[in-house]
Amino acid sequence: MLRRSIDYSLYLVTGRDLLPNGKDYLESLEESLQGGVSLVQIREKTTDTGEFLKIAQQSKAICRKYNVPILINDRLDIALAIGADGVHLGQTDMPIAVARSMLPPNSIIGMTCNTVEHVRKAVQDGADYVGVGPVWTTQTKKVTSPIVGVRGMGEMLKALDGTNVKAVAIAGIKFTNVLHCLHGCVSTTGRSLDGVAVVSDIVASPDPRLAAQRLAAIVQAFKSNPSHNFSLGPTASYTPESVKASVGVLLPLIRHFSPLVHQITNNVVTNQSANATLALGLNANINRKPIVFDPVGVGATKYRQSSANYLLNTWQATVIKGNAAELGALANSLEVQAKGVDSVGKGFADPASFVRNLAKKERCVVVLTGMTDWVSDGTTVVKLSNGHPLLGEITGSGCMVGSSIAIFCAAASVAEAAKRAPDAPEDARLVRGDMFAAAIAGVLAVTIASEFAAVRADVKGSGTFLPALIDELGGLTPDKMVSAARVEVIH
Ligand SMILES: Nc1ncnc2c1ncn2[C@@H]1O[C@H](COP(=O)(O)OP(=O)(O)O)[C@@H](O)[C@H]1O
Ligand SMILES: Cc1ncsc1CCOP(=O)(O)O
Repeated sequence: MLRRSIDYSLYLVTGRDLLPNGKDYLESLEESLQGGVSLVQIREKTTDTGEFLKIAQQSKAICRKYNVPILINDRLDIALAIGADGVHLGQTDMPIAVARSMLPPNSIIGMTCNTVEHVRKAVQDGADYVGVGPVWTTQTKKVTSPIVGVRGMGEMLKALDGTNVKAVAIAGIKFTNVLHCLHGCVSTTGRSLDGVAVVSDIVASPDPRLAAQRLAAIVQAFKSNPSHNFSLGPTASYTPESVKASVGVLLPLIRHFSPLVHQITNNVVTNQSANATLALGLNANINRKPIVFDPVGVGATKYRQSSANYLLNTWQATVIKGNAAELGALANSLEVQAKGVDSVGKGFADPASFVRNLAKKERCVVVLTGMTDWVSDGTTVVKLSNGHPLLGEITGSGCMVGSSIAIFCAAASVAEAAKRAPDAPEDARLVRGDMFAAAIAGVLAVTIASEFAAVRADVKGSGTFLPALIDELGGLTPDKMVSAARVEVIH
């Protein structure tokens, strides 16, 4: 019997009812194996035993040809009859211990898990792997449990720490979102997925070989070099000097590339705005473009909170930027209070830990604005001490910082794309370029310009400060930014 080192990377769950018109099931299965499917589960929910047995036998012969293990959904009798490599069980199927006692030694047993408790129980019961989800909605199965979402997956993966139990995500995973899935489904302790389980994106394709090939390429790229939170990664040693140098490099790139930034602002709670954000965010993820998310006044109403959560589950933000009240609400922290869209009080007792933890959890760069700005990629924290009190006296200074971050992220990403060879191998970076440095540069542009504006002779107060600020933003140079930047790095 095949076994122990199972490759969970691209786990095909069959679904004969989804085959395109005229496509033969066995032909489709074989092509998907040629494309890189690494594990197969035969799932037949309504087929009679005799027919199920025949299909399982034929499927096994093809899987053996490609040396790929075969599991049977739910039916131990079929698994035993064909000598499958194991079974996949649901929460209401046979208990793992009973299945284990009936199957040959070393059989693989997987369990569907929809909650952290399910995962803990599966580990305790001796599962080899867990199928966690639903990550997204799916047309393939009537799922009765709530959508876990990419952002809920980290807690489930964390429950696997210290065990050898493997994990695959399931539901709604496609070529267009698989990288988002892999990037987002990582626990704060760094545990990532071992693979993805897919039905329709492969089975419903007229070209299952190609469908499997492009999914497998992304999974392999991610597994060989898991993506970091859009920075250069934990091994990059950011220093105040290196951060300032990156800022100096980024400013001319904006002028050189004039990247296009699509901005959706204000009225974030109107349907139109929310739908546009949703659609553009998805396209941005598919095209590896940065997304800057500014959850204005997110704590103010339940609707804003649920909209923000929905958006963050639908696409992966590159940078989340907010004041203390906004980010506190997003992190479900009660430490900071809001007044309308403004933050009140002293802010977080330990802002460095707060931004680091939120960045780790959301798998992106986090910018916490205020008198002092804090930026983290989940590993390094940068404290920025530029700015002027007049920024707090004009409306929209936070929005200006958001726009500035977006333009720097766009420039960094476009510049990286320009450097990339057309035949460069697939990589697993959802956005290319150092988005941590770009977010820092975005904050510094506004806060440094505010310092130059505030001391101008023509500035008498907040009214005259605003146009001066715009002028100073236009007049920024790398030298001005680098010499004025007040940057501390906290590792
Ligand atoms: N009193 C201040 N001193 C220095 N900089 C400030 C001050 N108030 C705000 N800023 C700067 O203005 C920008 C907007 O921050 P903030 O006021 O927190 O945003 P929001 O308008 O979203 O609440 C930040 O980059 C911050 O550094
Ligand atoms: C079998 C199964 N279990 C939970 S969701 C699902 C179907 C996933 O199908 P698809 O990959 O087409 O969304």
